[in-house]
Amino acid sequence: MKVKICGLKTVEAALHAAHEGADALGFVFARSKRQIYAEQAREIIQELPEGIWKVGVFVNETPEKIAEIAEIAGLTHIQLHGEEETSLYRKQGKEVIKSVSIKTEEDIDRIRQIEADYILLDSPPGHYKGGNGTKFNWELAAGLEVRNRVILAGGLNPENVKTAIQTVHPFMVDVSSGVETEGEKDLAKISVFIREAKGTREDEK
Ligand SMILES: O=C(O)c1ccccc1N[C@@H]1O[C@H](COP(=O)(O)O)[C@@H](O)[C@H]1O
Repeated sequence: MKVKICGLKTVEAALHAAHEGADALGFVFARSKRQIYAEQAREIIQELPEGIWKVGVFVNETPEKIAEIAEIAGLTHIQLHGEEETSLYRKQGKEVIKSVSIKTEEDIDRIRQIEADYILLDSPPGHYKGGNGTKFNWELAAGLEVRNRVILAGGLNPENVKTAIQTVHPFMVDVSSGVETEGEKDLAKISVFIREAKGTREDEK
């Protein structure tokens, strides 16, 4: 199972996640308590190993601004977490992850029309567009046939990630709030989350 740890703001937490086996790290450039700026992200990203995905999280940002931030920070992937028309963002030579809020069966049907390299399933927006720590009904996504492109997010934590994986069978799991304590990334929780996700046997249930 691939793992993305999102909302990183320090070199220490990012390096810890990378050393523990994370496959992708996320940097939030949208309105959020986890928002950072391009130069801050660059300071972190330049310390990271080559192969790990460096994902920029954006909400309704213009393609031009995203291209500028991606260049400064050294991003490898773009995560669109608003109401973006994905075709406008797919010309930048970076893989695009598009988030979809899941509330009903119809939201699952919509996924088939989305042009993106990966589809990120999240709960409906709360105070912010994402990163609110709330889960959706995973059973809605249990029958998805595009699982090799699905990233599961929304309210995951070290205690529930195993059940989440065994229900949805995604390509990757993504967590932010669930590996924090008092609003800061918790290194011990990051370690346990990665260990649980990577140690899960999908056919065990
Ligand atoms: O993490 C944020 O602050 C954030 C802000 C705006 C858009 C997306 C954001 N994060 C993404 O939200 C999901 C779920 O996070 P959580 O585990 O429920 O806290 C995840 O994909 C983050 O990448």
